[in-house]
Amino acid sequence: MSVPSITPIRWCDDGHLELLDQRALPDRHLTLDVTSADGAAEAIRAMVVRGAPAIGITAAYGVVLAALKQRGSDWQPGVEAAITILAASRPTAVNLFWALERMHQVIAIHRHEEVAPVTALLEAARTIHRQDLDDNLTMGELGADLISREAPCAVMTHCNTGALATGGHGTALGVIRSAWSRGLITHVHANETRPWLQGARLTAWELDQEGIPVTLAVDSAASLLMAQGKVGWLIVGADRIAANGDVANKIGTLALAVQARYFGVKVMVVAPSSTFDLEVASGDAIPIETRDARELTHQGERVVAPEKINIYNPVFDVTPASLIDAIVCERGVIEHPDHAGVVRMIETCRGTEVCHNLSRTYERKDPE
Ligand SMILES: CSC[C@H]1O[C@H](OP(=O)(O)O)[C@H](O)[C@@H]1O
Repeated sequence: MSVPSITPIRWCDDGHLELLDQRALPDRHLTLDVTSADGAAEAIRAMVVRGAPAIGITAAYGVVLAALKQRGSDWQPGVEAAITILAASRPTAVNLFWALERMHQVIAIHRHEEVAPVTALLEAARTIHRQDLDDNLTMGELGADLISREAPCAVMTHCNTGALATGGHGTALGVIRSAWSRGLITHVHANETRPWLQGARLTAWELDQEGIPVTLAVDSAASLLMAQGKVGWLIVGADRIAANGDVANKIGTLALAVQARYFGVKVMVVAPSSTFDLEVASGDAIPIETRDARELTHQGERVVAPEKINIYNPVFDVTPASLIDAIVCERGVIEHPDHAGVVRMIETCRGTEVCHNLSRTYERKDPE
């Protein structure tokens, strides 16, 4: 499986982070050099980089940037402060808190050292980055195996879950890439994914770059495509999966899952184990980010709605486990997910490593 050359996150040998500015895609290919944890947090907040795994990877490198700036033996408060700043950058994707906890574990191991453990922190960040790509390639095959159970079909995806949202290959889009390479899918229907247009600007761009047949449609056309029998699978990513299998994902996923159930379309969620949060019993407790009203009142500089009206702009919603046919993670597939299936899978994924409360340490207690 060839991995496309899209690299949204690159650690540079001179000690800075280079981010592909996803706000400029598809027509402009701009990069942003980040040299501080504050800069990394702002890049996440402003969606220069976005996508649950990519946010965690960026935050991990942000901790390295903080460590590089520490001088002398009293380095730990400065690095811990950076972790707190990074944890406040976005509230829903639990991968952010999972990655920060992994970095904190490195700090704890080296806490008695005279200087900040830059080398160890950089290795930890690089491992998180590399492991995400490896996991995506594994999930790509596991998800494609599910699709292979029946004749090749067209699939639908929402938002962007590709190389731009991860360490490479992608989660849901990684399954689509793998299934396409095995001749298991015939076409991809990409929803534009308002208001930030991740589907139009990012997913359509990724698939077009690789010659995978894609049709872009407005979000509200999804049910018509399903009604016409043009979709075999709805394949989406996740930002946080609760202990009972409820899935927080880009706004619109819940409606798509309801429609899919009505029209007999199967629903697959694809996410690494770092997306699971066993400390959250159900989707009700997942913090849902709301973003700037300007995302609805403006398109670029053009005003497209009265600027003073009330705006509701939640950018995630929660799909109940009962509407999901399969959750694919790097160690296996949870079919017809429920609490027992999730816990069994995550215990397997994480072995003895006590990770369940990973997201709790740094998660902002007052979600938006
Ligand atoms: C594999 S990315 C998971 C998830 O992240 C996206 O959200 P955003 O673009 O706001 O960061 C979207 O919900 C994807 O499904």
